[in-house]
Amino acid sequence: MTDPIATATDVHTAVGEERVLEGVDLTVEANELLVLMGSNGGGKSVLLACLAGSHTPSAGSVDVFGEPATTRTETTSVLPADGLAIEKLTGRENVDFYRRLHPQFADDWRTHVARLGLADDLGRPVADYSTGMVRKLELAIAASIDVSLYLFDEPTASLDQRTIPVAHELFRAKRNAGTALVVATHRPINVGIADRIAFLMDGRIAVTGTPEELRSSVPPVLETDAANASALTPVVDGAPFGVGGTVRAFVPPSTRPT
Ligand SMILES: Nc1ncnc2c1ncn2[C@@H]1O[C@H](COP(=O)(O)OP(=O)(O)OP(=O)(O)O)[C@@H](O)[C@H]1O
Repeated sequence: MTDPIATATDVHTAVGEERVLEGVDLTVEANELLVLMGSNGGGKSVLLACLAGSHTPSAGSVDVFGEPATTRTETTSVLPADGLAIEKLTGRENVDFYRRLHPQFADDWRTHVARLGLADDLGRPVADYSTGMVRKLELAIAASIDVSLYLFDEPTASLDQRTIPVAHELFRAKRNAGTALVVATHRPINVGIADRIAFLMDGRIAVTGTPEELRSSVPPVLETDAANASALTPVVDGAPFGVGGTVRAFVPPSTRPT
């Protein structure tokens, strides 16, 4: 087995006074698309920043190819949740800006732009783009940097249903070419493409596994109306919960509804 591309070991971080990560352990392998999930404000972006080497943990270590991430930033391409595209520039000028900035910027940016359906808009100022168009441009730019580790924060935000499969194809192509991708997302549509999912909870990685492993570890949900709530026994993982006029509960797999 080859060494992981990135390893986070017992990572603690504080943003201002607030403790965010409190002992994160995570590895990212080559040929892997790792989907990172967790609640709002849980620290996914902070963890991506640690992997990118732009945020230094207060304790623990983050290594990329066996060296501190802060010294290996040339091996990483980051797509932040927002703020990559420069509004005053046209799409094409944005591409040129990032091409000058990154020595590893590859010529396949044209392919990414075309596949994402943005080729005809490159001459327009980004200030005139829709939110989804900005995201397409940012994704094309981040994907054009030829590196071993891609860190994408909600890369499909605002993308329409026709474009999301294009983005997924792009991720798969990167993964199949031997790179690693970490995709932070809330969107269930992105979960299906994961090789592995990691859940960040209470400052730690609470669980990791393939989508199949995680699906089979979650007990089924049974739903009934309030009058029949007593049928929801035995209940696992806490009490039944009300949703509108119905009551739902996690139940043992043996009572899985047909
Ligand atoms: N620049 C900043 N200044 C102050 N606090 C910050 C900053 N960046 C992040 N934080 C805090 O760090 C915590 C983790 O934020 P982070 O953006 O990593 O969460 P997230 O899991 O990516 O959330 P979301 O799902 O909403 O995108 C939050 O409580 C947030 O308030």
